[in-house]
Amino acid sequence: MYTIGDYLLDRLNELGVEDIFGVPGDYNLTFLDHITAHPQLSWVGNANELNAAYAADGYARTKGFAALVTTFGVGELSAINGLAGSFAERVPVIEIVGSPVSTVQTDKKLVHHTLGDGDFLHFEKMHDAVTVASAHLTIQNATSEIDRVLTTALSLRRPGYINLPIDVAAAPVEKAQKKLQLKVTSPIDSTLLEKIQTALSSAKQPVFITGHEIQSYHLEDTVAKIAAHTTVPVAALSLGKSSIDETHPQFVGIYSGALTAEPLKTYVDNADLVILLGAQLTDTATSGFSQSFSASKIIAIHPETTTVFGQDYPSNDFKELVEALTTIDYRMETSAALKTMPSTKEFIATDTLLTQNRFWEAIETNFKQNDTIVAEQGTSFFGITNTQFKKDMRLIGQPLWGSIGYTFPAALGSQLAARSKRHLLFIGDGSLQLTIQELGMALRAKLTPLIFVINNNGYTVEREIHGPNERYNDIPTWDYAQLPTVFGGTDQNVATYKVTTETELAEALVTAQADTTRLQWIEVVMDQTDAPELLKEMGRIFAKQNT
Ligand SMILES: Cc1ncc(Cc2c([C@@H](C)O)sc(CCOP(=O)(O)OP(=O)(O)O)c2C)c(N)n1
Ligand SMILES: [Mg+2]
Repeated sequence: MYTIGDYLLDRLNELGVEDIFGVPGDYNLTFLDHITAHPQLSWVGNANELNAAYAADGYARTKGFAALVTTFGVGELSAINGLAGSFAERVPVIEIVGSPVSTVQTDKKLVHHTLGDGDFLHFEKMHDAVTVASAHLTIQNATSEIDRVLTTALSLRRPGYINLPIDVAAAPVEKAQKKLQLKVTSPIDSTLLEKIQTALSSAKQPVFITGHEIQSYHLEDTVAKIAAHTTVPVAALSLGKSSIDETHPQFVGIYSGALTAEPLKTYVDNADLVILLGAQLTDTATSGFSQSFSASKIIAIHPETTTVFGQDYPSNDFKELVEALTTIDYRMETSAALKTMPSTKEFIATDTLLTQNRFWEAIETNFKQNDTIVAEQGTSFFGITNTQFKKDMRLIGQPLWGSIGYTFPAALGSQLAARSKRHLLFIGDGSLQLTIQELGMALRAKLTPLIFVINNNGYTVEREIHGPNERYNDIPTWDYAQLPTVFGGTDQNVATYKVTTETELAEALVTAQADTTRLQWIEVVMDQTDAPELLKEMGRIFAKQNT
């Protein structure tokens, strides 16, 4: 019998989902039977629902859409932090919450996984702030509500929430006769395009700044076309690194406000036109809002609205508007020599203890075209920010929401979505301790990322902000090289390394990169007071911002 549960799964598969994350619970078990029976879907059991939400986020950033299944109350409230991160950073993830039989809910029965008050709506209400669409399914509304939540989540690139009672999931329904109708877009406001054209035509020193919303809508190639067509320099925010290919001739580096390298900093801060393409000027991206260009010079193009010198033009289709810029009539008379990214020089290892600067120099010389880099908040993200990517490389990080531990499951989710792509994860010891359980899923799924665990004895990024020697920034000492064994590692599925010197790192990199059939687990020991220069500066800025 074809059920509402099958309808939901077919719609998810129609949107590209092939793996579903989550944790079983008695309110979703019979629905999970339909996942395991589905010919195009695989069940990815996670160690907990927070990791499931993080993994779904990483999967969606690579595959375009993702779904996780949780159980009512206890499961969904573990996942909610992950959904909040997907909301903040515009990643379309659908959470399906298995809930008690409809009559149990309408009769307000005091069942397990409730607050014991007979109210079954608390938890979906708690999701309102972190979802763009949510539904409590009934037999009558199921198919239309499923279509509404999925298409809204996809068009706005934000999470959706579906409460799926056991009996509703199991109810018979007709198969969908037509494909999902994705949001129909209205034509671009012609006055808006004229305004942008006029502004550009009179600009002598324009600049594009791209951000993470370009990545959410997979418009990186379109941005490259705009750059080639206009020859206007394109900088990227760290919250959006790789939103333009960093080998593009017009790419001029990462703009980070006052901490931007010259001559890019002066060029941008004195630009007479700044066109933000899906770029949000957040505190981490602008080093504490230290950009010096005037707000009156900004045209900001975002998914829900575009602002031209302070005037809002809502509800123009983001993808169509960005694509319209590939034919705008403008070419720079002279392209300023702005390339600030260091050229990738050769790394000559010495037998000295590793420092952050030398670590990132070594890593940068080992990048390969098409790599996916995943960098955790902490010294990892600040270390990767100004490295020079090779062609078609992309970065996954969470510098806006910044929930540490996110990148480990996210890297695994992303590699599940694209097993052929090489994935390198950089994660601090502190962050790893929050989501390490997912190593079991990685080994069971035979994933093969290269994982660099930066062991610097605790929370270095926090030490840079406040309390450098305080106990609260220390963490229990783990034997990181032993962890794979604990989580199911064998000689067949994992290789582990522990490096403290440049030479040991160089040797480990050669061996690890040649071994493409196993997960590579590389513990990198560095001093707790050592941090990338960008982080040291940012730490001072955050300390001031938090007073
Ligand atoms: C879920 C969660 N809890 C707490 C924090 C605060 C926090 C950071 C805020 C600033 O985002 S960075 C950080 C420590 C990271 O330590 P690490 O992973 O060992 O990194 P490093 O390489 O810097 O030692 C914490 C605890 C957070 N961001 N997310
Ligand atoms: Mg650390």
